[in-house]
Amino acid sequence: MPTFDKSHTAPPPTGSGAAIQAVELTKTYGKGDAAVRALDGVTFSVPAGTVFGLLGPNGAGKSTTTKILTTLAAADSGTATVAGHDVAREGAAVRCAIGYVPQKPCFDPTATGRENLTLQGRIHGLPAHEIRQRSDALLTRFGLTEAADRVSKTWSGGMQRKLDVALALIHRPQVLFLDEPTTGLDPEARAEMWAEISGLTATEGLTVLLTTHYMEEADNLADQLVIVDRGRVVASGSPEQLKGTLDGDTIEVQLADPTARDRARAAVGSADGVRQVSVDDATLLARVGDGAATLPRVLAALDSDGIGLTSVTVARPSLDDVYLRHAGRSFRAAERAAGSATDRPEFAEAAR
Ligand SMILES: Nc1ncnc2c1ncn2[C@@H]1O[C@H](COP(=O)(O)OP(=O)(O)OP(=O)(O)O)[C@@H](O)[C@H]1O
Repeated sequence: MPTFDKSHTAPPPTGSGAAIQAVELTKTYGKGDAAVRALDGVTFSVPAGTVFGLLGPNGAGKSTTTKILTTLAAADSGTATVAGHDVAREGAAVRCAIGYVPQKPCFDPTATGRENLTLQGRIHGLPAHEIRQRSDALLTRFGLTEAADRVSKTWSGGMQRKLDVALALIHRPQVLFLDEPTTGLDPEARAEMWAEISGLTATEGLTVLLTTHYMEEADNLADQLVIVDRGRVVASGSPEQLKGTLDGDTIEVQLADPTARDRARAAVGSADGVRQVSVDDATLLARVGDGAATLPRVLAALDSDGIGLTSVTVARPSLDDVYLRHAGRSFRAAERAAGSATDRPEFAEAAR
């Protein structure tokens, strides 16, 4: 467990406007046959005052990257600075300048919200009057004032997540790390959390690094993002830039019978105008140039092979399509591969 400096004033950044810089980070867990290459040369730069997304399927290396940047783990090679401080050589200064919200809750469930904030303020060495002021401000900021004096284990999941974020902000950090901030939240609480996160850069002047495996979360919140796959950055830019690199449309077909997926992939792949096909269970995604023009040919190809479908939609490119293009498999398939350890080739490059 890292220790915090007793001084609560974070040293000023010395960098050139980048709040975080990671250069060629590598990390392998375990040895020999059991070795897992978690990071394989991760490089990115986060402009100060922005929300930056680290997007990737489970097991891509997001948490490992966050742990290195928050000094909870050491990289095998590569360098990184946070708020102008080298994570390997200036760990105490980094920890003073950051707030970190890990995936799992980090508050004491038997203490009230206010007691949790007080404890956290003391850990950071803040004077009592400042802890009171800052706690009140954060409780108000996150709409937690009414519940403040109830033990936090009685709070809803959304309120507990907000408490986690408030705890990470007590010492006014410059950079906030949020590891999968909305995992496990219901849609309403997730939407609330999104609103809170997007307000943080404006009201607290923070830089936020957010890891997520939710495409729509990265799309909604991140000013810039990197897509990470198998420990490597496969694409970077703003969500709009990334989607803009994909011309054309996506045709999504729900197959009536998932066992027909291989025949469906072959049939659609041979249709004129289809560039790339992936199938995940009963969902077939076809990247095409002009959706409206290609749709009849896709339907005809499926029909001529006697393959039934339950629905079909044409959509503009999403981050899912960006991932498919750069990682060569659909995001959902990558998540399943991470869960099953078996890496199945889920896509076929189709003849144009
Ligand atoms: N302590 C560890 N020991 C061995 N392997 C590990 C350890 N921590 C992570 N890994 C492996 O390293 C790879 C990257 O894991 P990491 O947790 O960084 O990914 P992630 O993108 O954050 O995924 P998730 O969202 O599921 O946490 C995975 O294959 C994971 O199983």
